[in-house]
Amino acid sequence: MLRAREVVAGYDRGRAVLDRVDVVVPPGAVRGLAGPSGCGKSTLARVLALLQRPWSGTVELDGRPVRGARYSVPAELRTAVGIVFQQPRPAVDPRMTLRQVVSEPLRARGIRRPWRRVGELAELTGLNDELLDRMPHEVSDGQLQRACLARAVAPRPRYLICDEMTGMLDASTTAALVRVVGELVNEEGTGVLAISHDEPLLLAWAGDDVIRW
Ligand SMILES: Nc1ncnc2c1ncn2[C@@H]1O[C@H](COP(=O)(O)OP(=O)(O)OP(=O)(O)O)[C@@H](O)[C@H]1O
Repeated sequence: MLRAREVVAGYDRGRAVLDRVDVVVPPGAVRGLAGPSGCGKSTLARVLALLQRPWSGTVELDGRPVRGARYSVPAELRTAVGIVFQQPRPAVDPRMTLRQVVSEPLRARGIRRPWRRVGELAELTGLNDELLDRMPHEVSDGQLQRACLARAVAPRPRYLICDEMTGMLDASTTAALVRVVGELVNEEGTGVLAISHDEPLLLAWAGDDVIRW
């Protein structure tokens, strides 16, 4: 499981956003997280994705405490947790094609010709060859978010954090991406933390397994 244990984190010293937070994300299931704006959900997402170092407390990955954040975390642990943000545009390099966006984490792991995996990911997320060859400014937010999801799951992370992943998408793209994540949970045993304001969506995604702050 992926666990935040007694996590204290924030930005301005003396004012913690997360104060001794304990959250568990089990493998092979979707756990929801809901709460008012500004309560710290995205901060928790970044801490669990090993992007932000907590002031105190630990993140545990399958029982192993992880020290540090970003590049101070060993590569095999860093790629164990994927994250998809609400807004895809600031999350991609505007000079890359979608194909380059999706293959980036595979190349970073030394895979020089990742095309077969990119093809699988494109099929999984509903991107075709023509879309993969476009630049971010030539696709819709929904198409770009499909690429961001494909990129997040490319290295087969054991856990995936979806931070308002569908917050700016239409109903049919939302349903498609939720279905993709469901397949990863059922077929690859991925553990998912789904953060959303959208109660009906959380119900469909996580049933009654929703943490409410
Ligand atoms: N980079 C930052 N620097 C300083 N303060 C920040 C930063 N990011 C977030 N905060 C503050 O931390 C608090 C929690 O923000 P966070 O984004 O984690 O909340 P949230 O629950 O995800 O909100 P929302 O539902 O609106 O996305 C807020 O008061 C916010 O202003």
